[in-house]
Amino acid sequence: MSTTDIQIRDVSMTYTGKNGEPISALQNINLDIREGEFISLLGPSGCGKTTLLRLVADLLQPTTGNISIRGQSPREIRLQQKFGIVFQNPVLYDWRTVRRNICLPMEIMKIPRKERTARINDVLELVGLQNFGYKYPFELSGGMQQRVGIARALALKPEILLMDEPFSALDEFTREKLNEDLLNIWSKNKKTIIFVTHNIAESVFLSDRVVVLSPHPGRLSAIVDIDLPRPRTSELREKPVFYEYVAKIRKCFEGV
Ligand SMILES: Nc1ncnc2c1ncn2[C@@H]1O[C@H](COP(=O)(O)OP(=O)(O)OP(=O)(O)O)[C@@H](O)[C@H]1O
Repeated sequence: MSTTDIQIRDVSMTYTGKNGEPISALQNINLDIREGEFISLLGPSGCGKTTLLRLVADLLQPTTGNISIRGQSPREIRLQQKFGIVFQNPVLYDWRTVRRNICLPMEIMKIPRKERTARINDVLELVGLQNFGYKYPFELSGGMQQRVGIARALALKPEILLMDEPFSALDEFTREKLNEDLLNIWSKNKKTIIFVTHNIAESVFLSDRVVVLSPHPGRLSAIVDIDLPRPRTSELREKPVFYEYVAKIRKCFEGV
């Protein structure tokens, strides 16, 4: 039985709108995430997925409630640099090569040069870009740029990977390929991953559990265990059991 990694207790988040009006983004979220688990936050636009991810990452503070990560606060975990964060848009510096883009956060963290070089080589291989280290971002496809974003996050050896719709700007083929690649990477180091998506099939394919959020305000409406064998490959997408999970989760949104 694996231990609880992230404990979210009675978390609510209310933003203040332009005219001072309260905007309730999340209400009473309770969730335990296990160490090494791959969990997806799924829901329609505006249901608070990004807000929840940002609360875990200590980029926002909850209005009420508490988040505890391995017995520590999100701030303590952030200050220990245990988070790796991958956004929808990887934001690469055009004037830096792939290698130097991956290197930048490590330079900021003052990781010694030799160690940086070793880590860059490792992560480039992990994401399948070993031959592209000396290219510039404009020479890469969107999928390759997203791989660089993932490599950059992994180079910091995070214990918890937070991914906010990392593949949503990509075409279906590239997204499916990167889904498989991500599972491969995860299977090698089994870090806890929280993955935000509004794509049901993607959440089923990747996750151990799918957390379904309903909007206005965001509430936890279901948690679905995805009891499908691993390793998962693209053939899984053709199987009836896969469609059954997709249908089951789609049902959670009926009437929402
Ligand atoms: N800084 C902010 N100020 C005011 N309201 C905000 C702010 N950020 C988010 N919101 C509101 O909070 C709610 C949840 O937003 P959030 O971005 O977390 O949703 P989401 O599920 O990630 O949406 P999407 O899938 O479109 O990214 C929305 O109603 C949004 O308008």
